[in-house]
Amino acid sequence: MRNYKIGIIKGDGIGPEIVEEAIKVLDAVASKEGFNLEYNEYLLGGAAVDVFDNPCPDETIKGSLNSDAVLFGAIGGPKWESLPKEKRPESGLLKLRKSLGLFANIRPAIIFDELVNASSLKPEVIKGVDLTVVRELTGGIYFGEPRYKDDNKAYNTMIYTRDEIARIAKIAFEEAMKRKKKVTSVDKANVLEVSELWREVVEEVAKNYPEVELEHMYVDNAAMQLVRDPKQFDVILTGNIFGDILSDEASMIVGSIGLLPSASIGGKVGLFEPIHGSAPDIAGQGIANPIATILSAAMMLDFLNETSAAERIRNAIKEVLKEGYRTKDIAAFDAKEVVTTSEMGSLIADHAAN
Ligand SMILES: NC(=O)C1=CN([C@@H]2O[C@H](COP(=O)(O)OP(=O)(O)OC[C@H]3O[C@@H](n4cnc5c(N)ncnc54)[C@H](O)[C@@H]3O)[C@@H](O)[C@H]2O)C=CC1
Ligand SMILES: CC(C)CC(=O)C(=O)O
Ligand SMILES: [Mg+2]
Repeated sequence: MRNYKIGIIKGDGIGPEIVEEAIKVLDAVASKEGFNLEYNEYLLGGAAVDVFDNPCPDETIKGSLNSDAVLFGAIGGPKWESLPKEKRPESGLLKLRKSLGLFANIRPAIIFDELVNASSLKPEVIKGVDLTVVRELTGGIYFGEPRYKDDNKAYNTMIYTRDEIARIAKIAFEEAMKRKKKVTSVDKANVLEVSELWREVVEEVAKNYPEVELEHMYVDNAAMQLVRDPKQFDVILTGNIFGDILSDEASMIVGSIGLLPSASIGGKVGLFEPIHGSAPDIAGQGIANPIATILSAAMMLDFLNETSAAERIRNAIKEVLKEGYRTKDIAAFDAKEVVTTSEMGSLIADHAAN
């Protein structure tokens, strides 16, 4: 029987609640499709600070590297906010991504027909949206040195090297080849030198993909165009901070941040995680939407070449939404019944097993 070692990182806040539901669904499809998943749990973020006084223990890095793939919830929360920078949960996540070499974060935003009324945008604007943000994940301003803060002055540095830009651009063009063959590279080249280099290198990489249409867009315009006419986009290629922001925006086109999954790739092992954070404001209430994490688990199965199991999960989600079940965040329209995090996970697992 096919056997996969899956690292599980639940994290903080709603992390444990949503990852539990994804495991439920993974177990349902694994037995149906005839493969075995062996789970090993590792700590990251606040949960790791509480036990090891370290937001990214070596054991988590080693364990992840020993896995075939890692499923991750989210980290962070007010409990750890006043710790020194290096002890904060967010530093732990950045360190894990860097240590695993995960330079590419793929964040698809695909509208479910059943949810066209759940978005605050008009149905005719969003029906059929199918875009993906390819975000550079281990460079840019989140990692650049020097960085500094005193009482009167603070700064960070946005750095990209030619090689870093070329490798993420290649991922975006490869993605576009599998899709609608259009790349929109988003930058701020009218102001930033780092964006000028970004454009030059993206143009060079584009020469290897003559079938793909390339356009450049400034990030402020991109933020506006995303809500004006999201269907104009296929692949959005961008840097770390712009991708972080634009993908949260894209989630609201689809209906909720609780719906957007992601795959962080580029190293030996992939990390699969919802795009949202640990949502401390709703943690422990049983109202978090687990679908982003369940879709991340489906992306994980795709990367493990268990594509039929991944499709089974996506179909199960569609069926459950078609039947009118909604978590609170997407309950505003068309809800037949508002369900808890755990009920939503069980409904999807039941459909996926049939
Ligand atoms: N990848 C990660 O682990 C990330 C961690 N964070 C951390 O998470 C903490 C909270 O950050 P926020 O800025 O509040 O962002 P957030 O994404 O956690 O929450 C933003 C808003 O969306 C809602 N939300 C998020 N996920 C949801 C879900 N699955 N279902 C329903 N509603 C959902 C929350 O309730 C909140 O109102 C911070 O410590 C932040 O640093 C933030 C983003 C990513
Ligand atoms: C919490 C940060 C480290 C990153 C973030 O917001 C994200 O990856 O979406
Ligand atoms: Mg973010």
